[in-house]
Amino acid sequence: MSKRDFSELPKVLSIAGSDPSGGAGIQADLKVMAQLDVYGAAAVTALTRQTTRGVHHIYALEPDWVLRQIEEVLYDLKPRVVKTGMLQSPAILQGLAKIWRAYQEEYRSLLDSDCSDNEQERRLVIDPVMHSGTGISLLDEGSLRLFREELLPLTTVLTPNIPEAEAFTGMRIKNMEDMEKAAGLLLDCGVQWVLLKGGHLPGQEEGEIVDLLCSHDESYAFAGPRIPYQDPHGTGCTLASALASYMAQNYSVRESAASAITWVRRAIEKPLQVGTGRPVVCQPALVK
Ligand SMILES: Nc1ncnc2c1ncn2[C@@H]1O[C@H](COP(=O)(O)OP(=O)(O)O)[C@@H](O)[C@H]1O
Ligand SMILES: Cc1ncc(COP(=O)(O)OP(=O)(O)O)c(N)n1
Repeated sequence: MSKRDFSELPKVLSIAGSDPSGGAGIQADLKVMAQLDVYGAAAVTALTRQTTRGVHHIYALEPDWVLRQIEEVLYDLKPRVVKTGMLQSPAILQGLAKIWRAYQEEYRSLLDSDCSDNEQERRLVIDPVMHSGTGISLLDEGSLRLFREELLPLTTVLTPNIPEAEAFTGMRIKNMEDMEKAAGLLLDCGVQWVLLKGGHLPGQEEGEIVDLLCSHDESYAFAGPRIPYQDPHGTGCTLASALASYMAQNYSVRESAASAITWVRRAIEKPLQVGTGRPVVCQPALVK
């Protein structure tokens, strides 16, 4: 049997809620990371009672306790990429921003000056989860302003879906032109890259689906055929985790987004009926 040096495996920390049905949240994130050959760690922000039929209840964890988990694991593992999902409360959002600023600062000063740029940079992928697919709110009221002011300026890649981009920008997004405008407004909030997912664009039940990736200097449209499907669970978590995993392997943001989108679309083609409700996408062994 060949031996691999697993201590060299790139590390990603997921900060997200728990979905006991395994289709979304930290459970999905860790499955994706394992499939994409990165070491996945997870700090839990909230426990949901959730099945493939929807979210039934949210048990919020004590914010200080959540923040201690994040801080302790960050400084122990020093993950190359941190990916966030359900952040749940204003206290967690605010605390995470503070921890991330300090981590970036300390990490920069610890590194030898001859380290490569890629090694120096620690990256934050934010999937701004606001609602579950069945419409239950996964972010406390009052968090939106804090999210915009505290966390967006620290974000390497933001991965909103259409309703999330609408909530941040206050504009209605009905077509590609609106998507470009909304992405511009999000970049103006200090985000380095926006990956605006087109799954929820109205009037596109058939035909193409487009995800838009933009920075201040670059813009790419990832178009593909819309797969007729029964609204599978976990697409957003799966995409953001795949993106974070590729970035941890030092692919560029553009390459990472392209690979992650291809990966999630393949998963959407083969959703799995694991329960009595929505099928799930996060069965990565089917994707390989
Ligand atoms: N019907 C579909 N066919 C192909 N790809 C899809 C479909 N629905 C969503 N996707 C892809 O899944 C990813 C998640 O998109 P979206 O459903 O918009 O986000 P979210 O799960 O956060 O609501 C995106 O890459 C999007 O292009
Ligand atoms: C704990 C938890 N986190 C996130 C979600 C949302 O999952 P997502 O993949 O964005 O979308 P849906 O599958 O819910 O449409 C969740 N449900 N639970």
